Amino acid sequence: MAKLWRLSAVQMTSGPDPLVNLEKVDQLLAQLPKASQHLAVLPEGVAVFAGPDGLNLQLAEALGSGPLQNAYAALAKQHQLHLLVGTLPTQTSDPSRFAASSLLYSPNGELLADYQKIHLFDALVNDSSKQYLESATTMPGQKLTLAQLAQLKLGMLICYDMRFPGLAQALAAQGMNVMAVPSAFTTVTGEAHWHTLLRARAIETQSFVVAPAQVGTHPNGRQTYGHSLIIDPWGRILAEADGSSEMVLSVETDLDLCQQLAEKMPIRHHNRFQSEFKT
Ligand SMILES: O=C(O)CNC(=O)[C@H](CS)NC(=O)CCC(=O)C(=O)O
Repeated sequence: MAKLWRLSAVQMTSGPDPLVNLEKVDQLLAQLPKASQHLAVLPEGVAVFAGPDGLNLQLAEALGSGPLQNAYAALAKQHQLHLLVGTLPTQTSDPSRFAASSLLYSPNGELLADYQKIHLFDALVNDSSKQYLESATTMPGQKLTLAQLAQLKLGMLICYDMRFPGLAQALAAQGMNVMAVPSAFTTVTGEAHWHTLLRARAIETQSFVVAPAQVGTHPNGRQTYGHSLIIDPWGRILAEADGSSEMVLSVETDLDLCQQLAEKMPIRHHNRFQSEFKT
């Protein structure tokens, strides 16, 4: 039986002003076709990005309430879709660090699921930022999140998490058929790894991948790769954005393709590392 869902990705050049970012998201969501079952995913850092040190912490809200969360919940309702807010800063038990939270809203504006980025990007990259030290300001999450929306089982990852296939495998073992990977990849690492990593995650988990990205040059000079992607569980790229513009991607999908592929090649059942070789 067909399980039709529209999957959309929003590519943005977010900046430090949350109201400017919100206004852009509203305009980009307005470009999407209407559909009764529709998931739209916003990139990492969509709400606040490339600001001065401390801005995310200053704007961090208690999970479940606050002006930013209310505004994104209202956008989900206004545009009548399931909306995954790539990340938005939320408060943690440590007053000096925020959590990078992905928040899933229903078309009624209810908060259905939250996920805090587990793997933090502490890396040397040969670009203008030179060193990334996300762990200095961000507290890592501790729990996996698989949200269920009727037949859509949404595994939530964020950006750098995509480099850790164990996370995607654990979500696949719980029945995932769509993986969201909101991102803000660097241009240097994006050119080298972005398509390959995301196609591999789709193929090995037999899931659709929706990966919206930050793009272009941000107010602080940081450069992000763009090339937002929607990929099917056979690894085919269904839609790809460019490396320079704010834009939306949207495709109608049949989630039953995951099941059809799994019947022909049941890799989740063949996987001996879940049981026999578990340490
Ligand atoms: O800092 C913010 O405001 C939002 N967060 C990010 O942009 C994060 C941490 S710096 N970016 C990544 O994880 C890029 C990963 C990457 O590029 C790779 O894995 O190669």
